[in-house]
Amino acid sequence: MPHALLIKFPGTNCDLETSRALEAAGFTAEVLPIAHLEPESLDRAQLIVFSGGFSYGDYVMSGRIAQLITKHKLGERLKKFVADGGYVLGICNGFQILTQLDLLPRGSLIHNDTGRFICRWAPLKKNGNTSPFLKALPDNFELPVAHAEGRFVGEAGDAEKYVKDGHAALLYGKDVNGSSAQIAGLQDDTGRVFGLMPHPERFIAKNTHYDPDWNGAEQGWGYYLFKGVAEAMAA
Ligand SMILES: NC(=O)CC[C@H](N)C(=O)O
Repeated sequence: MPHALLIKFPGTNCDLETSRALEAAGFTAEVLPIAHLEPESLDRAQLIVFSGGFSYGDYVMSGRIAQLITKHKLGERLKKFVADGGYVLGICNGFQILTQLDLLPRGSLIHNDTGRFICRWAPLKKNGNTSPFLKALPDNFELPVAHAEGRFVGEAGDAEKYVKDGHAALLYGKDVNGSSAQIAGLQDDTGRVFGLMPHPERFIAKNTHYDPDWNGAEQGWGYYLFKGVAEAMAA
């Protein structure tokens, strides 16, 4: 079974739900508090996960302190992990951390255009079919979002470029937070590093859908994200 390492910072609060989702999809999962993280910790994992939450209280900007500490502790080890074939997933606050760790195409997640925390279900659509994290999902699906700083912005023209070249593997089906080009998720050149603002771990069991009669699939859509990457690893 592939092993997932979930790095937990003070204020991370989606790690247990995410590890349960990973276990349901065929991973062994381990939550590792940042204080115990060593470069060697990565040796036992095939997937590193930065879960959602409010690391260090979102002070300075979401994910900033978590990124600085991760960089300080791991140096280039995380890049080597990816170069050696490893997978990295950042969900919500984890996506905010990943964009700052320099593992994804350049850009930032800033305050939603409404200036408010958004907690709702969002329609999503795949942009192409290159992401191993999305390969088991249909072209259109939905997941919950819950964030204050989820609006993706880049240098002029970058967002449109990422949509065209496939780095923006996941888009909102309609405007949710003011994200440029409605970008909801980004991948690196290999596809093994993926960050997204929506929360797949919050829609594993189908009865957690807001419509009690929902019957879109056997499991909630989030399940298929974790399942897809487990299958991609096994292939
Ligand atoms: N659910 C989350 O991970 C939230 C991320 C971050 N704390 C924000 O509000 O933008």
